[in-house]
Amino acid sequence: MTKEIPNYGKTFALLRAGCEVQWEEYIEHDFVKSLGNGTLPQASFLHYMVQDYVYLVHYARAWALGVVKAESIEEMRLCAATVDSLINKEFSLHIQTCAAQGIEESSLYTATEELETIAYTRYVLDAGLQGDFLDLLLALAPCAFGYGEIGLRLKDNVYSGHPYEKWIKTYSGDDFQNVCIKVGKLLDLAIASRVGDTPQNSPRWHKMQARFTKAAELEANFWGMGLRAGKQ
Ligand SMILES: Cc1ncc(C[n+]2csc(CCO)c2C)c(N)n1
Repeated sequence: MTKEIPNYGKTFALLRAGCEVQWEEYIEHDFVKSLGNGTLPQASFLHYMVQDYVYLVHYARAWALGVVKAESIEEMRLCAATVDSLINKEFSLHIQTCAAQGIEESSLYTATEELETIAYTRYVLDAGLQGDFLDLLLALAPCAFGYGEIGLRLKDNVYSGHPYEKWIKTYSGDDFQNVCIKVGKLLDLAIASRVGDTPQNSPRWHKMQARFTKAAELEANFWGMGLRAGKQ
């Protein structure tokens, strides 16, 4: 298993190092470990997938808020493209997985939200409503980077007939890894143009790190919701 830290840019490296404990609780969660070795109960996975669909709906709304809060045409374009790709492409893993279990997309959209889903998605949206483009981006970023790192760690675990092969291949694949690299570049540029080349020396850094760390904690909490479902 590769434990190398992926290169998603300079800011990712700084932020990740600034919350190592919370980051490990996110990417090395028992949900992730059991998904990786194929022992995760199917009920847990399905419950997580339904909630994750709801999560993605709000996540797309948050990227749409990025269009509103952007301060350059490049930032606007990247946010608009992400909204398009989330709404029109990224749901396919969830739709297919749930359809195979007899759950239709219309019922995914109206699924009752778990508290963990509400907490995480509304935290991200509020970061953008209350703050500026950077606040929003820092709350959005752990979602992409964490899944990218998890995908790379789990990809060698896949064996023939692995129950979660599709999930692992989605997040370890080139398409998704390129999304992480693109988000990393957007974050580096957005930070450099607002707080300079040594953001860790900015008076804003503490709050910036706190945004990122909180989103990582909310990711770990989201996995916990999935595990709990399998035990009910
Ligand atoms: C709770 C939760 N966190 C992260 C992801 C991963 N993810 C969601 S959208 C997207 C594309 C990035 O713009 C990625 C990587 C997820 N599915 N669910």
